[in-house]
Amino acid sequence: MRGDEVVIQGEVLAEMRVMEGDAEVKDNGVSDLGKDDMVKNEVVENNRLLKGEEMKHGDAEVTMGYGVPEIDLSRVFSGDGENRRAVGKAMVEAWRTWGAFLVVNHGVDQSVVEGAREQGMRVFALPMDNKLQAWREEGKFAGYGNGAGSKTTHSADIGSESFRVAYPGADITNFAQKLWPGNCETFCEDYEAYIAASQKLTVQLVELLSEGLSEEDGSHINSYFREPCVGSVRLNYYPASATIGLPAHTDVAAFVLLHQCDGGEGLQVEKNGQWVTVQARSDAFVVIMGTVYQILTNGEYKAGRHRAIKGGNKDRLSMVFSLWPNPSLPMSPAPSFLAAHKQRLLYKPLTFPEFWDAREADLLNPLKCIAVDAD
Ligand SMILES: O=C(O)CCC(=O)C(=O)O
Ligand SMILES: [Fe+2]
Repeated sequence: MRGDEVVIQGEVLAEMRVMEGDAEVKDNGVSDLGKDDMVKNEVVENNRLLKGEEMKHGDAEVTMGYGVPEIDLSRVFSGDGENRRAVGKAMVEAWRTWGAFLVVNHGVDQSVVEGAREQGMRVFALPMDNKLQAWREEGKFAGYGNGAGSKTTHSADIGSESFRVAYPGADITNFAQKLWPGNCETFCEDYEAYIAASQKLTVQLVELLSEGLSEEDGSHINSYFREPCVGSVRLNYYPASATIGLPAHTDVAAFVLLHQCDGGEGLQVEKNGQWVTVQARSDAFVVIMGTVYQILTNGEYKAGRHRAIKGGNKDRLSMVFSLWPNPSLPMSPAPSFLAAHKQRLLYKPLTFPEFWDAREADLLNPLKCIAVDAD
């Protein structure tokens, strides 16, 4: 399986792998991993058993209705410190056990999400000639390209498409002008509103995660994400005709906020050697923890491994908002974290751009590229 599967950040992927057939989704929402991916001797968790049940994570109740733990943020906005800490601890526990969770009552206006989705669909509905005007050039980060985000030209073999821009910056206007020359205001307005709302939520999630850790570890991690936060927005479009999704990967980001609309699910998260389908829910975001947080906790808390399978007979759009750390700070865990866990440093303390370049050596295993004993 490894040979033809080369991964991403949600960004870089050299080659796509045909997912159909590989992803036999059982009716309990759990599918078998490929043979090489199988984690031996691990407990297989049956997602159906968890459905609708309440699990206790510290003091916060966590529902398991949609595949991964669901965390209700409404209590956070009440201003009560104890509530915040309970939610933060629930998030850290979901990160530790799943690497991903849903957030609901997150404060992002539904009309802002719907606006971004509509604009996203407009991008992919454009004639190919228009989309190619915004082509993502070789070695460049932003623009339109195949789902792989690779250097290869658009190919009939690669059924999914993507469009990505970095924030903050001029990327959005620049690329929107290429897509709709002289007529891109609506797109830019809706996207800027979506980015602003996602940034606000992201800052809150960083703080909550930190509150769920010890004070020293939390404030150490916070120092990487002082505003203004930076990152990217990636739109993935999977036409109903496509037989291809995104292969299993972890995201090279702090974490991502992923939105999939009702009825358009295709996202799966790996849990104990099984693939678990994350049910789509339009009023929720899926938070998927990325490799940066894994580095900042010295591998103690892992990035969520996930993939997208072909999801039914409808076109599917997913919106992925990635958070990156301050690009000038070398990434390493707090010394107190290493001492408390009696650990040696696992990853070289590189800045995010250095990590980005280093991972080119093995896109499938970005963290392997920066392992301290890798030399
Ligand atoms: O489409 C999805 O649900 C997953 C997308 C993803 O994992 C990515 O863009 O990194
Ligand atoms: Fe991803």
